[in-house]
Amino acid sequence: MSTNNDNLLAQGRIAVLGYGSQGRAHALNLRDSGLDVVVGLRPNGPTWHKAKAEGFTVVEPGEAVKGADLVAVLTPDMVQPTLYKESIEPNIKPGAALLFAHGFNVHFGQIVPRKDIDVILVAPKGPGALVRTEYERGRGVPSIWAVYQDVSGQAEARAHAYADGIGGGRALLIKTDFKEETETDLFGEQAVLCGGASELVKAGFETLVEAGYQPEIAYYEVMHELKLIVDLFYEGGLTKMLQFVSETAQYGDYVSGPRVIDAGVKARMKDVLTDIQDGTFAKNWTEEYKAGLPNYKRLKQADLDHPIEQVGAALRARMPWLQTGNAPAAKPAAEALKKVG
Ligand SMILES: NC(=O)C1=CN([C@@H]2O[C@H](COP(=O)(O)OP(=O)(O)OC[C@H]3O[C@@H](n4cnc5c(N)ncnc54)[C@H](OP(=O)(O)O)[C@@H]3O)[C@@H](O)[C@H]2O)C=CC1
Ligand SMILES: CC[C@](O)(C(C)=O)C(=O)O
Repeated sequence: MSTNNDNLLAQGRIAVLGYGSQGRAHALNLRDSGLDVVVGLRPNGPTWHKAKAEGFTVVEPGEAVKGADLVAVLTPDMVQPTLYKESIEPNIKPGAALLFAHGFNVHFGQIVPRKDIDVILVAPKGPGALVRTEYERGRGVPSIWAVYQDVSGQAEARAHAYADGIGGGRALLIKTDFKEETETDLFGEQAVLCGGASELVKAGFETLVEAGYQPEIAYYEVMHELKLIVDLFYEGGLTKMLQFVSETAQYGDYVSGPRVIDAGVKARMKDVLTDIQDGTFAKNWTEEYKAGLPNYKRLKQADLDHPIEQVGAALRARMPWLQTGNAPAAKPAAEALKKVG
């Protein structure tokens, strides 16, 4: 792995709070970049042992923060305000940097950072597993960065040094601010990437199965093949996708795509964006979390129970070359089919 002793952060210590999707990837990449990393976690939580097994010094968050020159807050967003109040605010050194991978809590006023520290953001545009695997391949995930508060005069340089340490600097860095990062990230994940794409796929699957087609074929059409199309988008945008699909598929795209994603969809996307911008989403999400996540749990279970998940698990078990992650045990497709409609 590369060492990077020219990195501005090389002389100091970085505390990474959280060892989940982003935390683990950042901690490993920063360490492999030659930087001194300590991991801060609640004792004996599920990831405490994992971080220890992967060779990190692991201490409670407050201990990790003491003496750190940069504190990266990489726990779930909803636990960050309490973590800040209890472990960061009383312990962070004056002049140190507080770093986020998402601006939610600072932008919506759930965390009001002390005035004597830098507050910066480095948000990789991809999940943590990709941040790690791209780094291991000698590449990086494009990342956006921002400065909210600069007391040291080095906040921008620190954000760049951190982005270099996790590999983002090998890819592409784009300047943003906390407001833009927060609002666009929430919009993307709600309207298009997670929410929009999931609903599109489920609706497509249900339409085919309810019309009497085999669920296995429906799965391949609307979920499996979506990856192949998205890979073409990723590599070369609409242009590359249109180069690779058939002329018939292109004609169908032009005439039928707008029948499905019509002006009403864009109007509702604007409603979603308004709720994000005016704080309605943040308020609802915070209240939901404080109430113990009743709707979140119910809606998540409905997705996990959707027939496409049962059919998909059965098919993926027959495609061992795919990484299946923690896919649930497969139910027979016939049983799954009964649930549709
Ligand atoms: N997921 C992603 O790919 C992306 C996430 N982000 C942002 O990065 C940040 C981290 O998100 P993500 O990586 O998904 O988070 P995760 O849900 O993966 O974080 C889990 C980690 O946080 C720890 N944790 C949970 N609760 C606490 C607590 N009360 N005190 C201390 N540690 C705790 C867990 O420890 P334990 O083992 O004890 O449970 C675990 O190590 C968020 O701000 C998110 O918006 C930005 C870009 C992409
Ligand atoms: C798309 C989801 C994401 O916004 C991401 C991986 O960037 C997230 O917060 O997990």
